[in-house]
Amino acid sequence: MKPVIVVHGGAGRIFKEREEGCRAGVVRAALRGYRVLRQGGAAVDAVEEAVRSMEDDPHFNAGCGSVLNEKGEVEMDAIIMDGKNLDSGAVSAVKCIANPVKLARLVMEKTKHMLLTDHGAHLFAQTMGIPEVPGEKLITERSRERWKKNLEPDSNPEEFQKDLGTVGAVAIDSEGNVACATSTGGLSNKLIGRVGDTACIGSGGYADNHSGAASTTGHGESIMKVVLARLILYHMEQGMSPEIAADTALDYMKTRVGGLGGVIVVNKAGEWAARFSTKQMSWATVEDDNLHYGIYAGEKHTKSVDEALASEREGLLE
Ligand SMILES: CC(C)C[C@H](NC(=O)C[C@H](N)C(=O)O)C(=O)O
Repeated sequence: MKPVIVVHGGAGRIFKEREEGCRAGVVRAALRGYRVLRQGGAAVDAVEEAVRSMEDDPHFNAGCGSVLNEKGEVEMDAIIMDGKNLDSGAVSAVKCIANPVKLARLVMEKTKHMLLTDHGAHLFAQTMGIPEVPGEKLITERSRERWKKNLEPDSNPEEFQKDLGTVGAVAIDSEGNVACATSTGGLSNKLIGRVGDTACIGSGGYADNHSGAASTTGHGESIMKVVLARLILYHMEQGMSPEIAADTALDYMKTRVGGLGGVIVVNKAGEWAARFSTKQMSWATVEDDNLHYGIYAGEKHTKSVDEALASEREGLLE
């Protein structure tokens, strides 16, 4: 089986000044994930690696760079799923942790449970020896400015949720195992304790070797209503290609509940898609040692992996 990885860095509007950083961030994440696959690593390791890379990148709404809740704090959701045995792990409303996807992985592997939240997730992180980072370290200038602006009485709620940057990855490894991972700071100025689609199995992501894997981004409440990731897999089980399955599910979400979003998908044959009903979504994929990436509908750049790795080594992706 030829390994493939696809990553996204969030749907919605991406402001011009953030475009380059987003392109570089998704490309770097896809290359890091692909490196794991090329060395014979498992799909679940590759998606974790790719998502961690974007959690550490302040351009994205996950880990460092997460948007703030109504009280000006970071509260993050993350999920990871292994399509081999349908094992998954998730965390919701976690604070003061650099890599929520890593904690989700530990929930999957070290507990009998699938989702830990808030205080309990923290106690578990401590038990696992995950260092606590000061909340301030996850807050960027940009996210604080946004939060403040949104509090102004004449702020436009339409503008609230533009240019965020939830992250996710799907992969198939050389043994034909699929996996997905998704991580987010959620929606800007959300209520304390609000948990979105990302932590919810079937909504923020789903992976099953029998059909494929999907990771989603977009308006979480709409994604949860249609259980978007699982819906895409259902369409693939009925014979649709990843692209048609993604478009059909996104279209349903739009017409049925008025929700917009984006998805990345891989099927059990290694065919993939990156589709969105929003104006933009940053995405990147590596297959056959070729890198593809884009942000706008119809935009698709191609480079060889060796060329892309050389640019990264020279710091051209910074
Ligand atoms: C508003 C949308 C289009 C922006 C998108 N947000 C999410 O994916 C949020 C996540 N699904 C949730 O609801 O918690 C982003 O961050 O790029």
